[in-house]
Amino acid sequence: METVIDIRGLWTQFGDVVVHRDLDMRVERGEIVSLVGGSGSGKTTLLRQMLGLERPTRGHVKVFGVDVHGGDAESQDLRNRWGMLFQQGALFSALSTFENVALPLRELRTLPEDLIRAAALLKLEMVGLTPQDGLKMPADLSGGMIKRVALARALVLEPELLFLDEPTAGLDPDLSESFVSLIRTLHRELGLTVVMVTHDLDTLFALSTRIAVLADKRVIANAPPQEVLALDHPFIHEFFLGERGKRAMEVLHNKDVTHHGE
Ligand SMILES: Nc1ncnc2c1ncn2[C@@H]1O[C@H](COP(=O)(O)OP(=O)(O)OP(=O)(O)O)[C@@H](O)[C@H]1O
Repeated sequence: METVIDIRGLWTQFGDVVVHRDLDMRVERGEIVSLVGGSGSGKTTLLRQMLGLERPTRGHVKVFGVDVHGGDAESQDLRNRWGMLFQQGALFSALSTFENVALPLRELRTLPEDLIRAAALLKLEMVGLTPQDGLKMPADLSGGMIKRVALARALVLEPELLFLDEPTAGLDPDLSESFVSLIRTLHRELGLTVVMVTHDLDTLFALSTRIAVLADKRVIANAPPQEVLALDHPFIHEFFLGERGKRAMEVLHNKDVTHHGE
């Protein structure tokens, strides 16, 4: 197995507050890892540290074997090897859908216009949008379409690694389900490794090959869903086995039944 993300001995401290205490976490190629944890447990901070946007107090974060905080050309190049889908989409409102998707390609400053056009249109198609959708402005898009455009943009540099922050937040159940199935298809077809933060149990169980649990300031488990559910820890009880967890558990169970039947 190839380790894509390797976090070791990571500490994060804001003043007197310790958020991560000697945290270790690894992500292997091809996995879909969901990071879960209570409010304020440091999920967003950890995701930002993986992206090199925030520096831990101590410890290292390596992606594809390169220190993301190295500050050298190699750690800069990493940014072209991953894509990030931000929670609100983070589209540029003054740019058309097509130009939003094309932007990372333009920023490379090396590609001819016809290649940029072809690549951006292909990515729009990949997420189920038409060239006509490409002419629309972000303000004219539905919530589901914004997510798709943001996903097309995250994939335009053909990354091996995709980060998702609350990918289905704000979508109604139908849209959420179709977005989940799009992510699943792309994961399979593009051979992506995916790391996501989500509170949504349906999304979590529909996609995760592993669940990483952030509790007690560390990653206390990083294992397939069934294994994580079997752990005896107050956070896991509260998060998965409370009222809201029951429906999602049924989804997981049904998924298992389907798999066995295949
Ligand atoms: N720049 C900062 N300065 C001071 N404290 C911070 C900073 N960033 C985060 N924190 C604190 O670190 C802790 C972890 O925050 P973080 O946003 O990573 O948690 P989270 O698990 O993503 O929470 P939520 O699920 O509520 O979004 C919180 O207590 C937060 O107040």
